[in-house]
Amino acid sequence: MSSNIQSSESLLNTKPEEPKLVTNLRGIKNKIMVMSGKGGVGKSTVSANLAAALADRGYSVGLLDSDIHGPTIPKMFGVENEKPMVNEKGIVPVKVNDNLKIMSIGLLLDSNDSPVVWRGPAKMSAIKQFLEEVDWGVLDYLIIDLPPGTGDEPLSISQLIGNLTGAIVVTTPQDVALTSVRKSLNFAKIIKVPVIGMVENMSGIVCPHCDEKIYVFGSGGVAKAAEDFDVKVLGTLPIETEVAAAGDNGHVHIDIKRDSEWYIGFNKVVDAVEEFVK
Ligand SMILES: Nc1ncnc2c1ncn2[C@@H]1O[C@H](COP(=O)(O)OP(=O)(O)OP(=O)(O)O)[C@@H](O)[C@H]1O
Repeated sequence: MSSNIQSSESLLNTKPEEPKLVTNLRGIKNKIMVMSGKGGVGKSTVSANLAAALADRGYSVGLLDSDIHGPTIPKMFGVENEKPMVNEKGIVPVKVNDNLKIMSIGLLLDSNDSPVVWRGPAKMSAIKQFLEEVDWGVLDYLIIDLPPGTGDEPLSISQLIGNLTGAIVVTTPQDVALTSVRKSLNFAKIIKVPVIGMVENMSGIVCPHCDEKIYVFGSGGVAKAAEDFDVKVLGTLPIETEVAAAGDNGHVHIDIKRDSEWYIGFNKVVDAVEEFVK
């Protein structure tokens, strides 16, 4: 026990020559960004469930919602009305449970209805603050939920952090999503972040009456993109009404049936992430 405490403390010791951001993130073993080519494909749902599942498995996890204009993570965990405290070490992330803490611009706004009307430099400075001034402490995983696309935020985060463990790319199977996901995969290559794999979300729906699978958005395109870019498909997750309801009710992860196709598929994603970081 005492050796654990010692090693945690030594991880957090400040070295005078080190940039503040490097010192602040030094206690974090694995930094994983979750990206998507286009909005609405389930990137935040995957980020939130991944963070919660890793926390359930006993890891100490931080979840950074870096979507400045559309932060949804606080609502997904039902903590949208909590405000982060500030202590001598910095801004204290909001605790969801003993193993999971989150930070989001949504937690700092006066009201959930307030829009963030900021141009690039203000957004960048907020993101820098999340990395430099949030007291993340010692973590096994920091999951970073990026805004969709390949713009300023993903670029700044990858450049600021520098040593990201890897990226997960979420997509739905229709052509419009796949066109932009190929851009995300190329983006990861350019910024030299290893792609842990792709998650195919909303991949068909099981008819509740006859159990037949209906491929609402088509099928086969994600496997093809994975083959073209030589990356793995970590999981293929169906449309599941419980998943949408759990996010809306602030009970992400908790309210999803353990024997559902979505949950079983998602566990394979979590297994693959654990395996990758090993
Ligand atoms: N497999 C699924 N089955 C049913 N609903 C889903 C599934 N995945 C995500 N959703 C729902 O779809 C909506 C969009 O998901 P989410 O917010 O995670 O997307 P996103 O890619 O993060 O969007 P954006 O980046 O534009 O904010 C949410 O209401 C979410 O609950």
